[in-house]
Amino acid sequence: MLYELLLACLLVGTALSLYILSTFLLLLLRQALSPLRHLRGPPSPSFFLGNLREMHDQENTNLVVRWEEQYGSTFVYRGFMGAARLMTTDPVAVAHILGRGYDYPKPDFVRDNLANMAAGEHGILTVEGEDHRRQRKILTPAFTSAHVKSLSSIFWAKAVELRDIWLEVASSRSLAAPSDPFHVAQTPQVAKDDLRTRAFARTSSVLPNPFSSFKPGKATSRRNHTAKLSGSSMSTPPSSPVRVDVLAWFARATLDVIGEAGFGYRFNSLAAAAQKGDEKTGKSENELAQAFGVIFASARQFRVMTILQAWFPELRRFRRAGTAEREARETMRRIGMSLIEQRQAEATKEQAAAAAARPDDKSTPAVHATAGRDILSVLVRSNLASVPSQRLSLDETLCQISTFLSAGHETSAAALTWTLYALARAPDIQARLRRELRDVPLPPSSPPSSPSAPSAASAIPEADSDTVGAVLAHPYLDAVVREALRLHAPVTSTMRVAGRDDVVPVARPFVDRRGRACGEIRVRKGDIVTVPLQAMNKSREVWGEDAEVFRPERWLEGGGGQESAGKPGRGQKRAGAPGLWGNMLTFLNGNPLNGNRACIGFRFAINEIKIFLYVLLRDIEFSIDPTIEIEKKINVVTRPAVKSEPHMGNQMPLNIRRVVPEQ
Ligand code: HEM
Repeated sequence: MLYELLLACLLVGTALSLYILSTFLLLLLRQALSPLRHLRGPPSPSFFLGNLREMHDQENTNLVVRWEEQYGSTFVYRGFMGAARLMTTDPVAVAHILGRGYDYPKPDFVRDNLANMAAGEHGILTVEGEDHRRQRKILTPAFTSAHVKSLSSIFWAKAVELRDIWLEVASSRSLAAPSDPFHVAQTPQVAKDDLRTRAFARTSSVLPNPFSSFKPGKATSRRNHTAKLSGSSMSTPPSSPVRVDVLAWFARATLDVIGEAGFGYRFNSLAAAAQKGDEKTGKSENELAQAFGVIFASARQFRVMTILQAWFPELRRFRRAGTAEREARETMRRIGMSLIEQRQAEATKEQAAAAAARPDDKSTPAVHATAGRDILSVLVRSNLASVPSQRLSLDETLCQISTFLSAGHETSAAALTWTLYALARAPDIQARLRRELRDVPLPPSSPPSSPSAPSAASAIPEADSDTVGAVLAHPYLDAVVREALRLHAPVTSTMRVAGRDDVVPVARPFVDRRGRACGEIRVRKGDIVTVPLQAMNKSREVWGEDAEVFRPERWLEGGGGQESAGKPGRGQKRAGAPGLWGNMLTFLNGNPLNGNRACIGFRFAINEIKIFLYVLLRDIEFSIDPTIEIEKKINVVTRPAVKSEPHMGNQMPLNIRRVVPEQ
């Protein structure tokens, strides 16, 4: 018996060693055969991790620009076990790679990672080839300009809710009082709770605690800072600025938005956070939000096994979900299924009603009908209207819900946060934008915006598309949003793998290790390619010497106005910069004929950001303590952290103060 056991162990051990050895040998072989071995690149500081550690901190060290200066726009860096990965900032090469999405799919380990991070195995973010083409076609009607505009009232209502919470916080006179909902008193029990909420803020990126960085002492000690703000044409009441973690609040606001606009589901996470006491334990969080928090947190935990699984796919068979994770997935499935069933019932009813109204008309009903406007409703209708062989399966539809959440929630929260950060650091620009936004006429039926009465929201009736239209088309707002998204892309880089041997054209010849000038990049099937989206957005060749400067005016220099925004402005050399929106890569780029992997939700995100900025900036002034150094931390999405407060996790402490217009 013992002998058999030992023999079995020996066999398993030998099989495992052979598997690991063969994978490693294959890697060495692939390295030896890949044409990338001829390219220049930085030295690798670690055998196992290559340059990955440096890459992780690239946003704070200007790494890609430094590498570019040293090795040209096309070079290699090292990944796990020293594997050479291509990095190029060459616009022609990038256009070639991104324009052939199905020839350059996402690497297997990236897809596995995305699937684990709640996007699911069958969601549009994860699938490739024909499945992707089919899914993209069915999802497209839900993301058209007209449909996204019809969701504006949801963005608007959430922006007003957040504005009112912040106005309340800003006008609070008793922040240090123990009874105040925003105060965390340091009794032993509360201190324990505080630790718990802070840990929650660090680990659960879906629902960070907006109060986690709130420090009454610090807020009051910084009272004088906002007085230094220059350039504001608004006279401010004598209230003190109050420090809030805008990232955490935006995470909640955008979660509420994507829940309602994405699949008609109310997370109510803003309201939950604003309620006294509940924020300490997180118990008031909605169960779906909690479930996502569990999945996100566990997917983002650093585990050696996760790295091994990326390398040795066979090990993924031994992946075991803990009880909390299993329960979370069951909750997601149960709620998701019920949302889909509701939508399907509505859509079938609509179809029947349409058929009854037009008994002779056998054609399928139009995608846009009267019922639910949320993306899931449109998707379900679009699915029903497709030929059966092209339809999404139930599992595929279910995965889209988690995809919307993982792709459309934290990206938008980060984008809004970085925009406010840029504006807080540029008070003149903020003041001009506020002035101009206050001049956007409100419809006669709207109550006047009254800063002294936060609840008097400057709400617009849903039907008032004029105001929404004016906000979305506002030239300076558009320029500010473009500039913020250019300099602070929430997704720093993306990765692809060559699906076949290829010759990639370049605009800028480069020199290889042997000193030869190369006018093209040769790649072999299986070679990994990294496209540094953020670095390309800041390219001096494209944007000029002030590429690193936040200067929204650059978008108006082509003559001003919406029609010129996004087109080359005077003095700008933007030709050749590939990008879906505004010649930048923030939302990627794609080609409908061969894999359009560009962000399908870009209009959703832009409208959401503009409406939030409009509502918030009219009544609130944002500033930042100049002694605070903000760093960028990359964990799929690029989020801020305070350099001197690493224990606080991701946060963006800004000071807020209510503003009133000059009389
Ligand atoms: C400022 C906010 C956003 C940014 C910066 C952003 C950026 C991106 C980027 C860079 C990609 C390509 C990823 C890759 O292939 O490597 C992407 C894909 C995607 N985004 Fe967004 N996104 C944002 C908001 C949204 C929103 C609000 C939604 C949905 C409501 C959304 C849905 C998606 C989906 C479904 C994909 C996958 C598209 C495909 O593969 O066909 N995104 N996004």
